Amino acid sequence: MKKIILLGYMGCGKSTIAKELSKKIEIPFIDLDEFIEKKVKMTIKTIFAEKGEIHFRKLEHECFVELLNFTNPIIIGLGGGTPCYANNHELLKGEDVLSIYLKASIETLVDRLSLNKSNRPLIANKDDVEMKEFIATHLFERSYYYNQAQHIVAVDQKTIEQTVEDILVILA
Ligand SMILES: Nc1ncnc2c1ncn2[C@@H]1O[C@H](COP(=O)(O)OP(=O)(O)O)[C@@H](O)[C@H]1O
Ligand SMILES: O=C(O)C1=C[C@@H](OP(=O)(O)O)[C@@H](O)[C@H](O)C1
Ligand SMILES: [Mg+2]
Repeated sequence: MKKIILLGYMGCGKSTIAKELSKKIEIPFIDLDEFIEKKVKMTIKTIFAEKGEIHFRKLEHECFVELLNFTNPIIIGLGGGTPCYANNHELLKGEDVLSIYLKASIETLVDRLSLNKSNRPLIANKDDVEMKEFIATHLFERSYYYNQAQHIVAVDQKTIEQTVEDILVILA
């Protein structure tokens, strides 16, 4: 069984969808951010604030490789930036993984993130107007990496259940 990897911009639903998919197909889910937090006993917010983003990116890469070396089937929910650093995007193409980009529009991302930004250091201090501009540019820059995924699932206007169903079609 290949490892299932969910990727995409902050707020596209990686953590939420991975949790539901995990219940449905009874394969354990590991959220990369949570794995990092447990390993270093610090929150993502504190790692960024005290150690800086470059340190976080190194940890993120090491932990991603560690998860890929697990021998049991797992669903991995990446962080939004994971594919964009340390050549991690190359790891999305491996034969033993099935990578899925959860593709959301700027509008969907702004709607979801405006309610959930405090624990996301890259956007925590931005108001809605600044956030929209930031996401538009950032998503454009990151799209090259996200598009390295083996599959793309559009998530706009879909319920959690509908997105999970779309993923099940890919897995079938
Ligand atoms: N249809 C939907 N699919 C996924 N998430 C949704 C949906 N509608 C609202 N949300 C909310 O959007 C947020 C997505 O955040 P999260 O799953 O943490 O994304 P990510 O891990 O990609 O940053 C959650 O607060 C979730 O409850
Ligand atoms: O996009 C990014 O660079 C980040 C996304 C976050 O994960 P989510 O996409 O789950 O919010 C987390 O890894 C960190 O705040 C950096
Ligand atoms: Mg997440």
